[in-house]
Amino acid sequence: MTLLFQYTSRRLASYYRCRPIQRYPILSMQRLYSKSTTEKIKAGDPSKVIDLPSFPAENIRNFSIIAHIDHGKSTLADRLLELTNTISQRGSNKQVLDKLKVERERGITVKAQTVSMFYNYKGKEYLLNLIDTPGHVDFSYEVSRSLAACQGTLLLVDAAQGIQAQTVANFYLAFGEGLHIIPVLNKIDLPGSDPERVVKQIESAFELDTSSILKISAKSGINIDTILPSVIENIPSPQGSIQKPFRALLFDSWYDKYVGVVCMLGVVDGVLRKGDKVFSAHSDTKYEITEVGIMHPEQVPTGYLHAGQVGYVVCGMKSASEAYIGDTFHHLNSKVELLPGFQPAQSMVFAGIFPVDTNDFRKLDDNIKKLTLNDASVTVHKETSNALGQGWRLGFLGTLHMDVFRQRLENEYDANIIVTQPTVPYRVVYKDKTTHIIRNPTEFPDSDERAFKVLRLEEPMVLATMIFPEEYMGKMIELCGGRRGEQKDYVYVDDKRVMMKYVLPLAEVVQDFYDELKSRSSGYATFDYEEHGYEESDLVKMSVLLNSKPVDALSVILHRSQVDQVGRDWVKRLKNVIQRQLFDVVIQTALGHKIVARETISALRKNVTAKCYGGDVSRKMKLLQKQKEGKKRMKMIGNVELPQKAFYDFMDKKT
Ligand SMILES: Nc1nc2c(ncn2[C@@H]2O[C@H](COP(=O)(O)OP(=O)(O)OP(=O)(O)O)[C@@H](O)[C@H]2O)c(=O)[nH]1
Repeated sequence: MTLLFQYTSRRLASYYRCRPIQRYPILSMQRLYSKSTTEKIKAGDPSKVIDLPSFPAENIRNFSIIAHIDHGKSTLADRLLELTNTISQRGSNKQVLDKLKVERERGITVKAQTVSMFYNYKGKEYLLNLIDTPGHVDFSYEVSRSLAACQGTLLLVDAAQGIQAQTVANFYLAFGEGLHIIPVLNKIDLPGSDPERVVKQIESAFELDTSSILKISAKSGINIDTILPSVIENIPSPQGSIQKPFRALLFDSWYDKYVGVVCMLGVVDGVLRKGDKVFSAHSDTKYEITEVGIMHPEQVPTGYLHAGQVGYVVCGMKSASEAYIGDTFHHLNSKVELLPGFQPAQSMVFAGIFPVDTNDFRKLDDNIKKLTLNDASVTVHKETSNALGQGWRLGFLGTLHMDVFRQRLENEYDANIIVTQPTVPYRVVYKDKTTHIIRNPTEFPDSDERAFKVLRLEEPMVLATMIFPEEYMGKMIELCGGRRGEQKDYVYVDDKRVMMKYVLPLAEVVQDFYDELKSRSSGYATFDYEEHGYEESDLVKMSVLLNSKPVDALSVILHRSQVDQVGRDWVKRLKNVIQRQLFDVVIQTALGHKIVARETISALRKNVTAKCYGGDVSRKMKLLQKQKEGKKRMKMIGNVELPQKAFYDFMDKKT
């Protein structure tokens, strides 16, 4: 079994293509924003003046694009922005809505983005709000909350690859929201595309009417002009009434260092104006709207938003945690029915983060605070480890989310960090029927006193969907069986490909499951999962001991069947990263008092000044000073010196 920190940057670099960072014409529009609204819009495009009141609800469409990773959502968004003159038509725009550096580097969408476009169809001016959504399973929370602000969606499918695991997952999210779904085949320009085969797949998997299916190439622009007419003809306009008291759904937010939190609202009823006092139903807090506008594609103040519109507000919120996703905003003293809202996002993976150099603690603390200001789905708790000093235990939506956070810390804040092995939220059910979620192996109830009170231990399960060519069936069954999976279902998507469903422990999925799936299927299998509750499991905590002293940062919760293999592997790898010392160092892995595996590093007597014979005192002093400096970066586990670097190498699998 592969060990610590499986989802490394190296792995993801091959998983997603890397795209160069580019400059985009829209970025220069920001410079225009010191003028009045109309002037700004005019300066962006002299032929266009936005007059928002002329957009009654029937001339508004709120829609999104959903698809499997890489099927072309962001590229299609670029073409639609060009077609509507929202950005200049240079044809060189690439994934304009992927604004984060990490999104551009990895070529993935992490954060959903909203953009308003204006489009003339059959002599009428329409306001079209497009929400670009991320494709990866970790960010499906972003997808579902974005869908709540839409009435319809374009289901984009790569005409060469056909439907994939996330096509299925996203279809059901949209279907569950009751949205109108327009199927669109993309990449018809590719020589390997087979639109007829993919149309049949869509019919049989989703029972969608494909008689007027759109066939496009987002990259080369083929049939792009068929998209917006279809959106207008088929997707219903928002139903709210401008006459009713104001209420709006808060469905996204981000942090801006100049104005604080910016919230995205979908206005359901009434009108919201700059200067209005609004009330958050979730926190019972009053806010004054200091700015309101639309994303076009950057923030353009409009002074108001009315029923059916989607736009941003600035209202003096200081932290992203104040902006509760799913909250209903309404006017003070007005009684409104609250909007359904969403379940809060749950952390699926926890990991400890520690500075490589302990002197960096304060700086890192500051940087983590800044990053979480913008991402309220990361949970943060301080923790102290005997081996790694002060750090944090962070909760993420998944391992990709964790790796994106790590990469942003490294890229944007130049942080040098150690990330411990990810752990999933295990559950302890006590005999008195109380429960406790374990986020850190140190909380495992293995002391005699606590173990006595435990009724059972449970682990989180997921329902995984995999789609692959039928010749890989045997290898996929072998992979899932080896990961303690239980097959639930399999069907043929067409005459060549199979969709298989398995219930698997989440802990097995956050290990190197995805790598294995790709390598055993020559890259053809795709994978998605959803939560599937908790199941009783034979869990144990494996500790690592150095000369009989436990190293807390290295303890790990495992299924009993994994212990022997992991235990043996760890002692071997640790032997490679720990330097020889002046005495024997015994490395052991253990379950309670029972030793699983053992390695010994034999003693070395090191005299750093041995070569400085004669009277060269200053050289001797320099060497001793250098050794003293080195010791500062050491941690003592009992009598064993352990440099942070050894942890870094071990966690990053450099051994
Ligand atoms: N040949 C061809 N390539 C396309 C087409 N549309 C998109 N691509 C390419 O497919 C790749 C993925 O496109 P994206 O627009 O980033 O896909 P996405 O669905 O937004 O990806 P995520 O944000 O990661 O979910 C890029 O290299 C695009 O240039 C198309 O119509 N034809």
